[in-house]
Amino acid sequence: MISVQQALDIIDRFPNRFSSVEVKLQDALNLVLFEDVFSPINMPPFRQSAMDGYAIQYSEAEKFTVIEESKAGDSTNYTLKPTEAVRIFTGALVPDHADTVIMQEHVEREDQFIQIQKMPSKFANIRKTGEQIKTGELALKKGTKLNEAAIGFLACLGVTTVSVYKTPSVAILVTGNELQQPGTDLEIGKIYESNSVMLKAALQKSGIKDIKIIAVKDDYDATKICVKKALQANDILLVSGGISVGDYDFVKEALLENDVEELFYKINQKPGKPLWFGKKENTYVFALPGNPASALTCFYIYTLPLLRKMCGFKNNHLQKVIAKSKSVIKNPSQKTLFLKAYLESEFVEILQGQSSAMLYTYAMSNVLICVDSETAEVNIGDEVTCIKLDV
Ligand SMILES: Nc1nc2c(c(=O)[nH]1)N[C@H]1C(S)=C(S)[C@@H](COP(=O)(O)OP(=O)(O)OC[C@H]3O[C@@H](n4cnc5c(N)ncnc54)[C@H](O)[C@@H]3O)O[C@H]1N2
Ligand code: MOO
Repeated sequence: MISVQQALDIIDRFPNRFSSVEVKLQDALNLVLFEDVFSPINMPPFRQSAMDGYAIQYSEAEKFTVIEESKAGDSTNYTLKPTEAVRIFTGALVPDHADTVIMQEHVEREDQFIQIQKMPSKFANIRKTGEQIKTGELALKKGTKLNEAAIGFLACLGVTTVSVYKTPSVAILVTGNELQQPGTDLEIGKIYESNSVMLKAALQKSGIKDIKIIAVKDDYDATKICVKKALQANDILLVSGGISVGDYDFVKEALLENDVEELFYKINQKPGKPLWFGKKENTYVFALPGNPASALTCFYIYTLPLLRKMCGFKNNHLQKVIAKSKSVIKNPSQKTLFLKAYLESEFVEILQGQSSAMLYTYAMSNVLICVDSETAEVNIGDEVTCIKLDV
């Protein structure tokens, strides 16, 4: 049995290589750039008026003759003399001969003439060509997470596709004779299968879209075949259940039989002791304990960092905060504990119902308190590490 830190260190060695994919910019929200993006154009591409008003050559003159009009989208570059003005609108091309735009509020218009009420400083109200970015300059760095602003920025440069880290494809293999699909009356001895829906939701929250769910009975041959199938076309395989030591727990053998290399099995923790982690070529396998709360805790602590890293993210572990305990915690087990708890300002309270078979408490919690294996007791007011669950 290894420690939590040893398990995390092993997972942290992976992945050995990253994959990229070219996607349409409009499909790239929350994906991470695999390559630097350079601007294909100057932005703005031409000198633009920043105001509705009049373009002039800056001077001491008080009266100008309005000769032409330039509205957004027009392409004519008018020639103007020192006391001539071009009526102009926000976003329109400023004539090369003009160096200043006066806001229309600062002039009095009479027929073809404008009388200056307040002359702005020279060069006012003109956006310079390339003032935001010039052709060939770095627009966004490799590793940037594409939020809506980044997508808008690249779109304004005319970028239509981007190379991003490929989000992993994930197969969830649920094992167990007792599992029944929700939507039918429960038969005696059965429970509703919930781990696949829960894990799928957790994956979707992390931006994973390519998710397949496979269900198999507690049968060695069938499990072996399903593992083989799931390994073929996926970057991550999550198995639920069948990883403990019972006579009908076949997952470990089925994985080994499919040449998945075991990287660790069993962690000195509660819940989630029987977690198994392995790798076959570029596919990573987490055999999660079947107890629902164990499966979810193992997902948060071990699976999530690896899959976020594959997606190109930098900070891949759930955020930790220190809070004062409102509960007494006894830990005679010498295991690391992950306890469902509720954090409010700087205080955190353990919730009733810590069994790894119970999801009710999980649904009420917003953090996991992590008590390390060397800490035998936490008293009220002691500082504890909380792992925040809002991914
Ligand atoms: N003799 C021992 N028995 C057990 C040990 C041990 O060390 N020695 N470890 C216990 C611990 S800790 C855990 S955790 C479980 C893990 O067992 P498995 O991974 O083999 O999981 P199962 O036995 O298949 O299921 C456990 C539990 O979870 C329910 N389950 C399973 N899959 C689902 C699902 N998809 N949706 C909802 N619920 C599910 C299942 O019905 C069981 O109640 O082993 C202990 N035993
Ligand atoms: O580790 Mo098991 O996950 O405690 O129930």
